Amino acid sequence: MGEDGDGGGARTVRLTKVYGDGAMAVRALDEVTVEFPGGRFTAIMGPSGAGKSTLMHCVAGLEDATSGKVYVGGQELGGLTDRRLTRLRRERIGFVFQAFNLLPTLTALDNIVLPMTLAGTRPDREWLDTVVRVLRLGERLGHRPSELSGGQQQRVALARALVTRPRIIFADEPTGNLDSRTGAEVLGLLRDAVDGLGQTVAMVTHDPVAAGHADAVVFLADGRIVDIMDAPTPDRVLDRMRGLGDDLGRGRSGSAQDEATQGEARGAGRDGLS
Ligand SMILES: Nc1ncnc2c1ncn2[C@@H]1O[C@H](COP(=O)(O)OP(=O)(O)OP(=O)(O)O)[C@@H](O)[C@H]1O
Repeated sequence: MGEDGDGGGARTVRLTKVYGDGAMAVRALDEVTVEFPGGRFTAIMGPSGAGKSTLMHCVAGLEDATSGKVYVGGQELGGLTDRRLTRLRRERIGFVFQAFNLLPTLTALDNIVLPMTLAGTRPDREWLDTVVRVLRLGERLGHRPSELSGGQQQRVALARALVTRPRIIFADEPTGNLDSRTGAEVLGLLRDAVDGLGQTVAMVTHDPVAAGHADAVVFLADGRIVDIMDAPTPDRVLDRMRGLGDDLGRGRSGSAQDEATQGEARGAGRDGLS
């Protein structure tokens, strides 16, 4: 659907990312070739340390690849100057990351419209109202991040990503801090963004129920793609993750998942790196 002939999606070709060097080198991504097709909702899953966040950061142009290529909407990121990369990120990409990256001195509303303020454009009032209503932020718009709960900060970050209607949204555990009802609404909003607006969503999650909202799930392990599942259901996703010997699907990311995995809970710690 894009004028770029690449459907507004993103893809990688033999993307490799190595952190550090010598004996300390960590191969976070090892020749990953994957597509996040335009107008589709793709979930990314895999054990802790599999490279999920690294993949998102590289595809979103926030980190350089060590080797290989990344294309967003047909544009190869490696060929861009910093300035053009910044512009592409601002104009085409919405981010919701685990660190919410909200500016502490701005109110929730100012944080939400910040991308537009930076770009010198104005938000579509009706869409802004819809996003604020669905994310139940109406009462909180005048508050600063420090006056908001983790879940509220998450919703502000999500609103900021949605409000510009970017072609592609990268979300790193967007429901991780939310209660199950708000989590389900957020997933519904991402689904609507895909179905109603033709946006592209790539979402890292540990939650099989969240992944069940996607059109496909990409499974990563040890920096490699090990499987791709179309039309995922929570049960099939959970089975596949168990097959990866994973510690996930168990108490990692909140109540939506607990509904699917009752009896499985056995908390798993984060390594705090992502
Ligand atoms: N900045 C960094 N410097 C060094 N190593 C890193 C860095 N970021 C990530 N890594 C390492 O790269 C590997 C992949 O990390 P990444 O955060 O992408 O995994 P993940 O699948 O997102 O994990 P999680 O589910 O725990 O968030 C891990 O071994 C991690 O320790």
